[in-house]
Amino acid sequence: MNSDNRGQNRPGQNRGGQERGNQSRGGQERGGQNRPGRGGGPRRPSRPVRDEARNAAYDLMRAVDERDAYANLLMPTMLRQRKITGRDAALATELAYGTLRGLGTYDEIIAMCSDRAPEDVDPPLLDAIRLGVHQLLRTRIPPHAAVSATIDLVRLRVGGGPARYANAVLRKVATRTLDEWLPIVAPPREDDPVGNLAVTYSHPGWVVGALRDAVGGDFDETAALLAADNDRPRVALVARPGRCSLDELVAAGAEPAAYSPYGAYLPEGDPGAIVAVGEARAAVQDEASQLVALALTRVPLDRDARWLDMCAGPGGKAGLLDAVATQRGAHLLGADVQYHRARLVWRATAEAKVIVADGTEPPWRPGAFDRVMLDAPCTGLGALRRRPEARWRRDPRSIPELTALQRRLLATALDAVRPGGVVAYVTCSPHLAETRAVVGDFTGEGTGRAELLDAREFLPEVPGLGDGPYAQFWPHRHGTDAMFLALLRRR
Ligand SMILES: C[S@@+](CC[C@H](N)C(=O)[O-])C[C@H]1O[C@@H](n2cnc3c(N)ncnc32)[C@H](O)[C@@H]1O
Repeated sequence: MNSDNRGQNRPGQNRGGQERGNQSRGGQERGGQNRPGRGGGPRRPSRPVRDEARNAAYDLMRAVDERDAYANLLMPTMLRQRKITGRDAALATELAYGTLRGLGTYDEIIAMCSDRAPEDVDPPLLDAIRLGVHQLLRTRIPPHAAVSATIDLVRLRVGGGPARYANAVLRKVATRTLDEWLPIVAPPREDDPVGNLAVTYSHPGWVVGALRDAVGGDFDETAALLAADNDRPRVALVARPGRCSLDELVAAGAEPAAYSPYGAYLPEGDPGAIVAVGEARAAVQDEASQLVALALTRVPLDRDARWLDMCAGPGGKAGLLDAVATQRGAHLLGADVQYHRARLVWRATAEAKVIVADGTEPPWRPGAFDRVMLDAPCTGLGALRRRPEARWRRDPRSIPELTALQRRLLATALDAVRPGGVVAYVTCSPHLAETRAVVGDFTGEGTGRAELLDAREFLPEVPGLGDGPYAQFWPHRHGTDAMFLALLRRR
């Protein structure tokens, strides 16, 4: 109650006229139900309208906050269960994903428009306000509709008192465009370049710093990368060779990819509805994921019979490696430490043997394989486009533990491959601590365990992979995840 009063008294205070004007517009939207009280007294609020798309977006945000739900997994289920389809489904998805991505920026703006810091606002109310801010600043929804729909949502889901606070905040937010807000809420680039990019592109500061280091320190390029993280990725498909042709995917509506000989992009529609995808002859797979797997298969070897994918779940790369191995008469072993992920590898492959195994305590004998894929567990900072909430979940304190695991796994990967054989070390993170620093421990002067190949030579169709000998993909350059590849030949 207290907080409602404070909210009511703040941002709207100086703009009473504007508020009344907007209220009456809101009333018109709902068919003029918002009639003045007897004798021209205060207006009685109309009954709030329940909007299924906004309710779904709101419920998704609450599930992300309360249950650590993965937005991209829960949203399709929620839409199906609620029978929300077509434009409403697209709106719910855009509102939820866009708000989750943008909330770093939105919270700074909300802080300017309220007497309470966002962390002091009740989380359910804050999520509803964030949804409203997203509609106001990043969609073409008319401002009066964005405000009135959000107020209805708050009245229905949070309460009448909080609705007054939300109304006051949103009306203040609506006084400026996003481009007008950014110079007000972001620290000046000259004083605090990382802070400026963090607020402008809605990423945690430590992520901005790590990505800036990974692109080589250039702030304009960092900005382009952060902007690309805020775009929804296109749906990329792979036609697993020998099992599906690119022509079959094109006939199903896809367009051939720029780089991967087996890749295609689906401009619209449900990839699950494509027959080849349903039969696991094709799959949804980022183009860089396809290419790093292909690079491993392209390194010439004198003997080439046994392949290992030692962190294979859920099976994207294993599905492609298995298809290529089968064409060549080689055999793939897929392993994952988690049983349910190993099952997914089994589903994604046709010929591979799949086991549940801890790659740090491997059951296979040393030197047993000619090619080894190590797609290591990592922070996932290269795939932030895919999981709208992921950037807020990652914790820099997890990095030492992850990099220790990555080193243990790379050591056993090099044990697993025979002398002269090749290991692909892959991360879907460009973080230098997870990429160059890990590989450097095994290839640096005096360590002697492996020779570092120039990975770019095995991806001749892809420009802009960096100065080598690693290959680094980027969302802003290649339209792919920021996938890192090092190719190590065991001495
Ligand atoms: C980045 S994902 C691999 C993605 C997979 N290669 C693909 O393309 O679909 C990392 C995987 O490593 C597995 N993993 C983590 N620690 C492991 C360990 N010690 N041994 C084997 N697998 C492990 C995780 O369960 C997870 O499935």
